[in-house]
Amino acid sequence: MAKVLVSDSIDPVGVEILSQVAQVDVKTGLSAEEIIQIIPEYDALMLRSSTRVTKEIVEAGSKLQIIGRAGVGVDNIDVPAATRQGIIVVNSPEGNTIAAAEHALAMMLSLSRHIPDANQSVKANKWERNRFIGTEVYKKNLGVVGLGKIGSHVAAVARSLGMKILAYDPFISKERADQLGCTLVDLELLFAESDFITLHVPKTPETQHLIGRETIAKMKPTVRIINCSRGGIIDELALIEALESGRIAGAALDVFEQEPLGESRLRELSNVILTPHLGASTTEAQVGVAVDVAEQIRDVLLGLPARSAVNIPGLTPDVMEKLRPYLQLAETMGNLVSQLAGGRCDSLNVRLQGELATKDSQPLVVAAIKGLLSQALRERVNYVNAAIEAKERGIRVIETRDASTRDYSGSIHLEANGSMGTHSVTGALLSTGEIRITDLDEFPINVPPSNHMLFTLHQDMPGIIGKIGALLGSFNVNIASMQVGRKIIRGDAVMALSLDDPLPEGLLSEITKVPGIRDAYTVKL
Ligand SMILES: NC(=O)c1ccc[n+]([C@@H]2O[C@H](COP(=O)([O-])OP(=O)(O)OC[C@H]3O[C@@H](n4cnc5c(N)ncnc54)[C@H](O)[C@@H]3O)[C@@H](O)[C@H]2O)c1
Ligand SMILES: O=C(O)[C@H](O)COP(=O)(O)O
Repeated sequence: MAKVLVSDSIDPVGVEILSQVAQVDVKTGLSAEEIIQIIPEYDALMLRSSTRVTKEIVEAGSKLQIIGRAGVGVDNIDVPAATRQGIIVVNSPEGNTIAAAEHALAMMLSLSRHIPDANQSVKANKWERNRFIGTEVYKKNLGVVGLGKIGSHVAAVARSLGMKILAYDPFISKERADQLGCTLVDLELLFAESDFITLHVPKTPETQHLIGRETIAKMKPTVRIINCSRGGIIDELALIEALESGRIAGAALDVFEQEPLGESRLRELSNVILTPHLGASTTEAQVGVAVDVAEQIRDVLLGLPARSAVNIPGLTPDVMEKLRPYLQLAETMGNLVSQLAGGRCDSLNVRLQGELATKDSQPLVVAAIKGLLSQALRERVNYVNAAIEAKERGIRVIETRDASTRDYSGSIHLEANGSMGTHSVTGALLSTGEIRITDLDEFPINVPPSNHMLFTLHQDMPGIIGKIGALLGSFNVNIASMQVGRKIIRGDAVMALSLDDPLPEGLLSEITKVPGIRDAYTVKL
């Protein structure tokens, strides 16, 4: 039975789902060293933001198939290291959107009305009505940095509070911003005009210290900054100085450069609200992310695809549904052409034809590469690492699309150059879903792939088929099916044979000695 390690606390419903297919061990609060010790025995790892999945952990996870982040941000996982190891990384892109947006809004309103301090004061038996004069958000400018899922919901609710939304997001169109009732501005204007600034961007090299000394200098002295995205997007030291000097009016932080927050002057400031990374901490969101991610782990352990893999670009559920039958075709053709070309290939041309000539079909290229590398890497190659492995081996992959080829509704043509020269194959699907090899080295054929195959390039002349049949018979190899393809009578031809048995040692060289045979290849599919 598969084993799953759950290293952060998740809703029990997640454990229930995982238990359908695996032994589940919930062990929270482990150190990196402790995880490295035990991870080799696990097939999957499920976590939230507390566990840091380092390169060392990934490399120690020799059986790991999948790492599931019960939440959005995967910045605590070394995704490139996982990708290199062929480990799928999944998250729950939408499971906690509303929770995080509502937390940011709660922070904004709490800041503007001093709710936490007023609460503490009353609980301390005081009645300080004059100390807690607030500001209204109505008709104020809210600067939203990052107009993605959370940012858009914050903007929508804030608009209904009567706020004007200035948004900055270089990857969002003006039309989308208009639809959301936001004014798309540059960062300079957002910093200069906003009364509240709320951050909803991922942590990337571009967003690291987006709010720092220089940018704070451009803001209004009355501005209040809310960060429920990621620690490190604000330079904490610069923020503390600005809050201490009164350069800005306040800040509300749910995320920190170091978590848990250690020694920090932030704790001493009265114009700051701090929460311990609670953005996603609602009952609804925790059920949502746990179900979302546990289901994906369960599916992957059952050999099914994951719906939100962050390291398999383009393989969304819709695309997957459409391409599913063709993925096996592309992989089989990749495997076939690599064996014909001699394994060590330096280039692979992938031509997607007919209805497959669309942008969405990119995963078929990955499937073809996976097939190409499967002889060398066996189960170590998968949809996650195929492209990287090809690049590292110096294989040049060239993709083309040709919508005009319509002999089948969709077909895949591959050409590979390897130690045995350049060879090409084309494959298509019948309406029944069966795979057909429809072309080999530009010779038309129509054969299903089978476990053991023999291909010959020979001179089209009487007697040659009989000789090959007799030779196979003398070695007790049974022929399941046979087909010949040629372009002109008595020119060159190819023969494709499906065999019930593997070719015994020495037989291939006997075949190549038959007069008229130019070349012969055995293939295992
Ligand atoms: N505090 C929490 O508990 C909590 C909960 C959920 C999500 N988050 C964090 O909130 C953030 C937003 O999550 P989301 O689900 O809305 O993500 P999202 O991907 O839907 O949105 C992110 C937006 O940021 C934009 N963006 C990227 N780089 C940018 C840049 N340099 N400048 C401006 N915009 C940029 C993207 O175009 C995108 O629209 C993430 O960092 C996520 O990890 C925190
Ligand atoms: O990226 C996220 O989903 C949030 O930061 C939530 O983190 P958590 O799952 O540790 O609460």
